[in-house]
Amino acid sequence: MSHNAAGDAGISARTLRVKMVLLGSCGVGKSSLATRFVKGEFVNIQQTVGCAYHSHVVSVNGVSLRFEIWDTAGQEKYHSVTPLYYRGAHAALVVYDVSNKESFRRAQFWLKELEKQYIPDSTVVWLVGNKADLTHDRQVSSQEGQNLAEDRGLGFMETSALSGDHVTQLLQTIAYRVHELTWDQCSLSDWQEFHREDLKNRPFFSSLPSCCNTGT
Ligand SMILES: Nc1nc2c(ncn2[C@@H]2O[C@H](COP(=O)(O)OP(=O)(O)OP(=O)(O)O)[C@@H](O)[C@H]2O)c(=O)[nH]1
Repeated sequence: MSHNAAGDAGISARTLRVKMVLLGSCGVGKSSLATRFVKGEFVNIQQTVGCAYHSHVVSVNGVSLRFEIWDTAGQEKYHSVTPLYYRGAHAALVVYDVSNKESFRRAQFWLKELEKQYIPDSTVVWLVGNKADLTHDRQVSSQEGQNLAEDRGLGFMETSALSGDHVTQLLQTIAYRVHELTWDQCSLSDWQEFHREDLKNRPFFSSLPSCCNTGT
């Protein structure tokens, strides 16, 4: 499995579109993680208004997965619209800040919300403790994160968008899991090919198994 550093330039003939949503409280580092995924760098980012969109191609076992990343705003005033973004998602990252206990409590709220929508064994849901570099300010232990993820049957990883620690591994792990799930559900011949175009203007396929239902 490898990242395609060239992004769209290296897009292969067969590409699976993967809708991934980032959820979590204000300021936990969702946008910073998204920027790390896509550009491999850490930059100072403005607070998200509504939702931001990014895309990035990752290849797994010779198949390209085009991640369409929806970075939702953590501010309370946008919460009523957030379900619009995670509906039909193939992967969801519920992010909290390890130096902020309240953000960990909010992560549990987001997990409950997600559970109303996702189909077990069809959506890859990951609990992510970001800002792991803030070792002296830690309010949530790795064990607490791990326990919550285990209770809910989810994946778990701690990351630092600042240092880049475990960010690539996180995306690779998600890509691998999505590939594994979709591979189980339909054969490669069912996967729809698509050409480069502005996917933001296209409706997402919403029912699973998604790989059989792109409508492209
Ligand atoms: N120390 C540290 N700071 C981080 C990390 N990730 C993000 N930050 C900082 O945390 C603040 C919030 O980061 P954002 O990426 O904007 O957080 P967000 O979750 O997208 O916030 P909203 O847009 O309000 O939902 C910024 O000042 C970032 O520089 C990290 O891994 N470590």
